Amino acid sequence: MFSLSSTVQPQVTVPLSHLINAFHSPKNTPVSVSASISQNQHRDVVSEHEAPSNEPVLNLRDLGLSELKIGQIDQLVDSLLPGFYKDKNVSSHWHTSHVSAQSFFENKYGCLDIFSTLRSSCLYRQHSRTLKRICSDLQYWPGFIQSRGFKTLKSRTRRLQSTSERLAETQHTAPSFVKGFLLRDRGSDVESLDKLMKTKNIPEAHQDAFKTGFAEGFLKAQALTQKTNDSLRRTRLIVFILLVVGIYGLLKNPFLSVRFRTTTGLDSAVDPVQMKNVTFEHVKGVEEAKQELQEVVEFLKNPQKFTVLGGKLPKGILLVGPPGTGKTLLARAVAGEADVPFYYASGSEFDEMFVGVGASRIRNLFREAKANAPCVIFIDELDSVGGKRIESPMHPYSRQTINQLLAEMDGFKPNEGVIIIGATNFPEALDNALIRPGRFDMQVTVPRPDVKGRTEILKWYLNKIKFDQSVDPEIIARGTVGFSGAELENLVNQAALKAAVDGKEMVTMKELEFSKDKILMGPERRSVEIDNKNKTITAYHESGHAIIAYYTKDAMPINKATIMPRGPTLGHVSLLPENDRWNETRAQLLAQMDVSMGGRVAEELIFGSDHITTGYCASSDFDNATKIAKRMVTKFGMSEKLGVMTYSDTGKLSPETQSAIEQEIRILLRDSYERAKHILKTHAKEHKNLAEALLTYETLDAKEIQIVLEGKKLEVR
Ligand SMILES: Nc1ncnc2c1ncn2[C@@H]1O[C@H](COP(=O)(O)OP(=O)(O)OP(=O)(O)O)[C@@H](O)[C@H]1O
Ligand SMILES: [Zn+2]
Repeated sequence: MFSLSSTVQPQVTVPLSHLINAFHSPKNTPVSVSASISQNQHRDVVSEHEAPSNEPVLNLRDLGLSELKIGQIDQLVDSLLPGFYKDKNVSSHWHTSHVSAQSFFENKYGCLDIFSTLRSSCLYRQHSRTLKRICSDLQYWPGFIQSRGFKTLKSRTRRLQSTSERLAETQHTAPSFVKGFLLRDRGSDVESLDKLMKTKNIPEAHQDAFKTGFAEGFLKAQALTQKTNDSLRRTRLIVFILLVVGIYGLLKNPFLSVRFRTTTGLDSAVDPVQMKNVTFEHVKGVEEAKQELQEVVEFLKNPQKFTVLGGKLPKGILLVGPPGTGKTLLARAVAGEADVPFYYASGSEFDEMFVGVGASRIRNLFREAKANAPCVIFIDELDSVGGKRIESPMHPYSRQTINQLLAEMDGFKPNEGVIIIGATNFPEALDNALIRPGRFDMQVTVPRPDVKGRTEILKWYLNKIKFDQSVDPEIIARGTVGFSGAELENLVNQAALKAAVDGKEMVTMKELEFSKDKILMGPERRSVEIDNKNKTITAYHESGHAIIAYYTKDAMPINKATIMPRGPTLGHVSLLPENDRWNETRAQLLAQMDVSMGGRVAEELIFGSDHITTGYCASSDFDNATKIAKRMVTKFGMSEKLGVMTYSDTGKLSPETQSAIEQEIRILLRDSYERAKHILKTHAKEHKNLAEALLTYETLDAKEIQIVLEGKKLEVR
């Protein structure tokens, strides 16, 4: 396709010599039609050769048109001036009145007017009839009028005016030579160059240099104009594309629009999410919380039922619990069960450094929610917006944000159908005004799941992956005391990844145990080279723990023993409580101390007191035993000598009491040490067998440990 910009381009790329040539011979250069045209001279464009005029001439090459063949010239003219060859007559005065070819091109393409160039070129003079017709017909060309849109005489006057202003401006700012070339057509420019040379009385010898400089200036100016036009067009295109993409994104992507709108500050707004796909079925192991929230669901489903008797439902419900226990999930489930919109906001989102932004976000959130009642507003991390902060430099406007929240909560009637659910890990950090009746007046605790809850959660997430039938979720649940729902979900996920990495088809207990240990103790350190001596010490140390656990009545059952380094330890023995222990007896605490002592005692018995080690396990064993003993004496009143009394701040006690406490702790530890020694001496053979089995197999599970301790032979794995 022909495009004007490509016709103008050659003006910049015209070899300098050509241009100079053109200037050098303004009066008498014979017309030369470029080769390609002269060879294809079948059109009247070429045959209508006229005598050269006195004006300076440029040939087709000078115009950058030398590469064009006759057909292309036709095409050029045809696309530029559709219907030109048909000699069409345009009769409407609308077409004749307002459009000039020059302004059309300049405005439409932002570049120099080719027509004036044509007029001044040799082409024009050689084929003046045709080109004159083109140039004059242009003024009446209907297509151009359409593309310019509707024009009034007034706007034209303004255009003309602004063009002349622009010219005047250029005249002021551009150097005189450039001005001449930019503002006038070429013929007159050359004339003025002649005049200039005459008036300035430039000597013959300097005329060439003068003309060269003149031509160079011209070319530079043209290149500059072209470049500016190009970059302007490019910038416009980029801005346009960005605008279109932006508008499209905002229209199509609700997430994008929420993010965008919630982060733009004052006029932010929030979009709800429909939570149909999350129900109470998805939240496991928090039965009490679910029961309490059930009535909120009922209310959202059928508000009239509750208001008939004049009762008021809580406006705000505070979900309190450690991270990852499913507070967000519960709130989503409430909205999902009731099938109402769910507005999510995080407290930290409102925490703004700028005045009024946090408050304005809260205002927008509530306005949107009220317009869509019944609905659920969930504010996660409520403590970061509703905390008892005094205004600090870090949170200068927090007070304002809390006040806005309080005002909004007071601002709607209890039975309006908007339920606000807040979640926090630190209820004690909340501003008192927030937790008084009428605001977040109902608290629901979402605790870490117990062993039953953990089993349910594990089963729920195991059902989403492929697992072997031998997997017993309860065993994993027993070994994951204190894990939250999110951590259990992560455990199952890690096991699935491990199985995939090992090329297994299903997840087995091995992978689950592996990921449990990884979460509890850090990753295995298979690459660590441990020498045989250290391996042997670790094997005896760990089997020491295991032997005590096995032969002590009140100790927890053994789950596993391993000498695989993991995290900071070189090995470990894990014990599983049959149930979550809410209470522990004195005997159970003493048994725990004995098991802790077992490791060090074993080292001492086997390698002698000069060879006991400083391993992480050994020091943490003592720590553990000492802590238990201390708690027994100072907290649980389990010391006969000190009686049933708690000693919270031992630093403030009298020296006598302090030394009495120390004495008691020491006695407990010494007795524990002796008991462990006794057991290990009694079961020296079993101890040795177990240590050797560990050296051979690295890890032994509960059954395997039992087989070894019963003196049976382990099947080769
Ligand atoms: N009781 C549960 N039952 C099923 N899945 C759970 C449970 N608890 C947590 N999860 C899983 O853990 C993810 C994170 O939990 P969620 O975000 O609800 O915890 P949270 O208590 O809101 O945590 P935070 O206080 O850190 O915001 C949930 O999306 C869900 O996949
Ligand atoms: Zn140990």
